[in-house]
Amino acid sequence: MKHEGEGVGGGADALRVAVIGTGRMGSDHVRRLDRVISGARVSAVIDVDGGRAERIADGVPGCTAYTDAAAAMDAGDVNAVLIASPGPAHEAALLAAFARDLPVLCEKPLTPGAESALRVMEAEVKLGHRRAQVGFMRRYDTEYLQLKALLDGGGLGRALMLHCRHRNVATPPGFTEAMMINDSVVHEIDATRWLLGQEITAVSVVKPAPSSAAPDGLSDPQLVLLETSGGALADVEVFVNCGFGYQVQCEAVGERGSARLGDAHGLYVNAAGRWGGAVAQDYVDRFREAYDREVQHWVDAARRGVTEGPSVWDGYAAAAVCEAGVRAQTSGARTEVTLTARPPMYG
Ligand SMILES: NC(=O)c1ccc[n+]([C@@H]2O[C@H](COP(=O)([O-])OP(=O)(O)OC[C@H]3O[C@@H](n4cnc5c(N)ncnc54)[C@H](O)[C@@H]3O)[C@@H](O)[C@H]2O)c1
Ligand SMILES: O[C@H]1[C@H](O)[C@@H](O)[C@H](O)[C@@H](O)[C@H]1O
Repeated sequence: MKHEGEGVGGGADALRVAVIGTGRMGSDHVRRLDRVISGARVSAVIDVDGGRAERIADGVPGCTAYTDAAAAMDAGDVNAVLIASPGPAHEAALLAAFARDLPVLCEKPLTPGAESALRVMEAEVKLGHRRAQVGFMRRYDTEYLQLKALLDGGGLGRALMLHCRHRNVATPPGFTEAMMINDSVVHEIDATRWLLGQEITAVSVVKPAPSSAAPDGLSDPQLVLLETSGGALADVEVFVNCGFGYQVQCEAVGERGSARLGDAHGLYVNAAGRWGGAVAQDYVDRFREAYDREVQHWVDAARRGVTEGPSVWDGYAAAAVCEAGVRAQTSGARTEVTLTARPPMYG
């Protein structure tokens, strides 16, 4: 994190980052790079909405606004790229960064589709080295890290099941059923693969009668069942218009015990005849420290000339599971996941 006295600019050899997409997540990452993270500065912001890019650039010393990512990458003051545009725009941005061999932190999903994710992976394999870290920030969350350590250390015995809940207050306009899988459940898909160290082999989706708060065309909530290569099951309640808060919970059940994350609410207050704490209202609040650690890890690795963290293989595998999930969502049938062979570069 920012060192005492490092000040604005991040030091002479700071990573010079172009942030693509300056909406909710992009603007938060700009703030993080500018004010929280050490060793980096934001030298360019790019948005198809030029006015928004200008407004964000105005608040950051030495930052130039662009509407074209390639122009920003070629202008001479960029040596790393953070992609925070919507999922369908990620492939073009990733390929442009790979063409210039620039390190990338790409927000999840890598791409919303297995074919496009495969094209991205092929391009990175052609480079011969990893260049992109995928923004699966839960891998940097303290509670998830504790659960991972417990499972890896055998503290629960062999893992049998994960029970997950993913609740958002409300969806933005234009949020589709496919996005419930590609944008929301993709986090549980990655977390399941990572926590258990197994691939997901099949997906089923069942839907209760929708909440009256669900927008037209969105059957919300849904229950997604993931089967893994080691015979474990993960069930995910995805409820993206729950109204009351942002809640991410996961209980792992093993042969010798269970462990559950996502119940911590910080301060518990006893007052007015009640006890309890607050529920976070959004991901920026719930996962603030995880995003900080994720971006700092990326910056530190990029400055050492390496790429670590969730890989393009992880992004591709998640995209393949999502694709099966979206098919299961519409057909109602259990849908198997097809994965290509894992290139040796990804271990
Ligand atoms: N890790 C997380 O918890 C988390 C949370 C929210 C969003 N995200 C991800 O971050 C990304 C952005 O989401 P958001 O909520 O900030 O979206 P948003 O709609 O708030 O912002 C997206 C911005 O990108 C711009 N944009 C669109 N197409 C572009 C293009 N081709 N080039 C440059 N800019 C373009 C839009 O004008 C907009 O300003 C998505 O991939 C999303 O899944 C991740
Ligand atoms: O893009 C967002 C983001 O990834 C959040 O972490 C998730 O909770 C939302 O469901 C999703 O829409």
